[in-house]
Amino acid sequence: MCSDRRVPARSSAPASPSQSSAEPTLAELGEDGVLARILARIPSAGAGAEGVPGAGAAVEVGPGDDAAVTALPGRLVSSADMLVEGEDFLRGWLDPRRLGVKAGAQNLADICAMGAVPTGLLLSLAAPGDTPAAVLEGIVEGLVEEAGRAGAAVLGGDLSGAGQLVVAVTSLGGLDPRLPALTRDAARPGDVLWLGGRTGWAAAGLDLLLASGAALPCTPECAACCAEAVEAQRAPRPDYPAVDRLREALGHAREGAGHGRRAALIDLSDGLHSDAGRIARASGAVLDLDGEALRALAGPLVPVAAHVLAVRGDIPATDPAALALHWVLTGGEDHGFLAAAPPEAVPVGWARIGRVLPGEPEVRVDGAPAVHGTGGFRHFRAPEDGEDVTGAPGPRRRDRA
Ligand SMILES: Nc1ncnc2c1ncn2[C@@H]1O[C@H](COP(=O)(O)OP(=O)(O)OP(=O)(O)O)[C@@H](O)[C@H]1O
Ligand SMILES: Cc1ncc(C[n+]2csc(CCOP(=O)(O)O)c2C)c(N)n1
Ligand SMILES: [Mg+2]
Repeated sequence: MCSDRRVPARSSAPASPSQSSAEPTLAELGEDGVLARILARIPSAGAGAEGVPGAGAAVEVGPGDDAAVTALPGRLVSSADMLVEGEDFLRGWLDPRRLGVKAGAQNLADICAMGAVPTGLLLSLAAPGDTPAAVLEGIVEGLVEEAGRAGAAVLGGDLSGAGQLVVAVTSLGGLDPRLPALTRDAARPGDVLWLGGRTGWAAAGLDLLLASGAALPCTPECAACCAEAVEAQRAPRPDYPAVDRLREALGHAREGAGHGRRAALIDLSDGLHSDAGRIARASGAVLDLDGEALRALAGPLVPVAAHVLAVRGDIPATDPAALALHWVLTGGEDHGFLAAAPPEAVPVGWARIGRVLPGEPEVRVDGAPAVHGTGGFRHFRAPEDGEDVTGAPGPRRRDRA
């Protein structure tokens, strides 16, 4: 197994042991008892929370009443995204705080990917009655932490029972009245493709987690990268301020400047190739990725790929560099940002990864259809579809613990 202690064995028990008297279950506490523990972890809980540290300055009425009241900067931007046990994480990997961070990240990134400012999150939780209350408390703490990183507050939510753990988040944000939303249909031939944040790391972490039942220690070359990849899968930390830097490059950030250049923007949740395809189709253009730039992004993941392949006993059948590139092209869940912007806009800290060309909508690498897998993650895929959950080369390894 990878030497990172944060990589749990696939077959291990839930991170929090249930049925210990020190850790009451949801059934033992009842809905009101659970809710009280949850609200105790949300800084904006209770009316009149304005100014509470971490609560977001715009919250007038936080969780605890029938609904929250928040001052909205500009137009309302709203989205929803959920994490379902067995589909988005396995029980054996469960780390409640990190799961809360992940739920926050995937929702906050969607708001930022419209060019908006995240303001609030609503958290709906469903779980079996024998779940330790500490699991839900940890999820709330992680969500509050990640919301705070993006300048948003947790505004409320809902509780219910279910056969498996479900973390469903609704996200709200505000869009400056003077600014255009950064939609997927705004790419034009001649634009440059930029990556804000990163991609491929969470997919590498997913493959490590799926392979971690096998006992094989990390080498000194891969230990730090493996730990980082697993952390990226369990608790991704999108670079939210990257979108502010894109706005600056577009000339939107100058005071009173409402009519800067257009740009298309998407957060990478399902995979670079798949999400680039969404911009291509919405904009009616070709997105041509630069192979050299992709290989540069894959470089730091090659030692992780070598480790995964060694754990799977797959060396030398698969080239580690090919697997690393495959993660970069098809791996989701890092919530990096892909932008298509006019060449005059050069966003600070973004990586140039391709260009937009005229033609029938499609994604290419160096002018040709991608070779190392064109997939991305899709829910509802039947097991007999053959590809594993990451679309990576190798046997299908979807396990439901
Ligand atoms: N059950 C649903 N009812 C209504 N609209 C939906 C539903 N599911 C998805 N959508 C809408 O379809 C669009 C695509 O949804 P999807 O979840 O793929 O979002 P995404 O941004 O592409 O991916 P991600 O949320 O992983 O970043 C979004 O506008 C979403 O609001
Ligand atoms: C057990 C397990 N299997 C597969 C994955 C990979 N995965 C799940 S959802 C998703 C894309 C975003 O989903 P959505 O479009 O719903 O936001 C990806 C890449 C995982 N994390 N855990
Ligand atoms: Mg999205």
